[in-house]
Amino acid sequence: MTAPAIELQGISKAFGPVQANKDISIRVMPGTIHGIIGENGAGKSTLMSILYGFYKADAGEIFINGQRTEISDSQAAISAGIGMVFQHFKLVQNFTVLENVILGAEDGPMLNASLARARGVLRQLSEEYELSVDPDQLIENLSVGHQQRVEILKALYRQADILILDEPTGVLTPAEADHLFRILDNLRAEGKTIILITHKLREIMEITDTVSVMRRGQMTATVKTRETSPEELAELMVGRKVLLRVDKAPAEIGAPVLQVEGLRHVDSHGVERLKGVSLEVRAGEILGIAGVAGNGQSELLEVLGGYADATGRVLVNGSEIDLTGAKSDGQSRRARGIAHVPEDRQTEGLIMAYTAWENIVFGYHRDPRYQSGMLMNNALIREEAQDKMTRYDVRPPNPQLAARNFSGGNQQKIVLAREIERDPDILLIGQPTRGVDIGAIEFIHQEIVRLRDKGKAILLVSVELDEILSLSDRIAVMFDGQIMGERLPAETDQTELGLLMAGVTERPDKPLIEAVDASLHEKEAREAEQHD
Ligand SMILES: Nc1ncnc2c1ncn2[C@@H]1O[C@H](COP(=O)(O)OP(=O)(O)OP(=O)(O)O)[C@@H](O)[C@H]1O
Repeated sequence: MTAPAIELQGISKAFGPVQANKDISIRVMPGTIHGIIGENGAGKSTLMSILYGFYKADAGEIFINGQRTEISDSQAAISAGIGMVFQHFKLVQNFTVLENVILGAEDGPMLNASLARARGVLRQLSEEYELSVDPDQLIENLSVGHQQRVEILKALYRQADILILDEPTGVLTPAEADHLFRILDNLRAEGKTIILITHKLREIMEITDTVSVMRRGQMTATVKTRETSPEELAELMVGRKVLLRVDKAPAEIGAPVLQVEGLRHVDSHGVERLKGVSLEVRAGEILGIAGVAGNGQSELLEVLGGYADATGRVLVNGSEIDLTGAKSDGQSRRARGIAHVPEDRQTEGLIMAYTAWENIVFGYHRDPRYQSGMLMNNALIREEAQDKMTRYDVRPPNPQLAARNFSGGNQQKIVLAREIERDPDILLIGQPTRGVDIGAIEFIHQEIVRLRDKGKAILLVSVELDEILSLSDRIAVMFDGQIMGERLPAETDQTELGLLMAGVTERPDKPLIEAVDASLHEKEAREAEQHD
């Protein structure tokens, strides 16, 4: 009988009082794609970090191809044939693809001979698995989807037989996600073993052979994918039935609250990121901006939220706001009724070393309610933080814990609780449910709709087309710093939006992925030219 590619036996790991993994056993057969799902904080990342040598388990054993293996650091993981593709890529931005791939894999300096050899291997791998990346491009000029392929190449170059992917499609267009799945399919056909962590049940159903479910630190079920359904998986994960679509009444739309005209922004490298964006969001309306990361949506939110300068005009409730200089800051925007959930919770949404209660008041601490003479009324702030954490089901609901010690999805809930609960006139919200489990997504979507139904204006930026289609009252698609078009959700579909997101405005007569790739390569070349 074939030995499992990976077998974990009795793995446990605690962080202080939190038992992140409890006596976990799992077998992953070679040449299969094994999905792992579970609520936020269930312990998925911890388990993968143990397998990759970032954490040492308190108890338990790891077997690779039947051999008991100690994985004390990531070097040992690589030697055991394990490669990991992280959510936050670990690439050196101002190095080329080729340099990144061989960085750390070669002993000694990068000699011309090793570069030439690596180039050959890279080309071969790239062709074999349809990865199609140019070895001489700088990483900073590549789209996120292409950067992810570099991460995969890096693992393959190090001869990984086992690949772990943590939420890999969060940053991709539908066509790119399909392409990634084709790559994974090819890898499986070559006998590679893949562990896929995702919150998206559609992906689990589409690509995996087997799926394991984690709950509160334990592995609670392992089922064959073809013998289960998204509904059953949702219930196994959350322990109750989950509404897999958004329930909302038709919008009652009022006057314009946010008006944006001809917004332009140039980044610190001289690249124009917003190229004359105009849009309007009215009271009681959710305007969804669909787009792949890196096409100006982040800059749009930053400019509107007061974190970046721009030219053009922005009106809030009919009066113009300053886009440059001292009045362009988050504090003054909050005073105008604008709340902002930034796309990147770790660098912009939270101060990771601060506690949850400090983070929940962050930006609103000057509110007179929190002042008590010369001092801050910390008892009140903590009490409110506790209350919000309970409402948003942040786990563990401990306001004293530092933000960095929460799992990704729970960090997101902390930022959302802070901004939504302020009851703003305008909510700017970037990737609200990135990394969030389906039970929590259901709740977050309800809260966004509740705010809309109170007559607030919501500007939603998301790369999740399901989310855009189900939440938005109107959809604008952004590509390369411009709005490519506006659509009503009932009059469009994933394919049309996906093409617009890649800058393709007409249905092409060649295969979709070729049209998308060609458009993305053109954009990369334009940016490389502007880059100083
Ligand atoms: N370094 C740490 N210190 C303290 N607690 C931690 C640390 N890392 C993780 N935890 C806790 O361990 C538990 C499991 O976290 P983990 O990140 O593994 O969850 P996850 O299933 O990957 O969640 P998500 O889907 O939100 O990414 C959580 O309760 C988390 O708060």
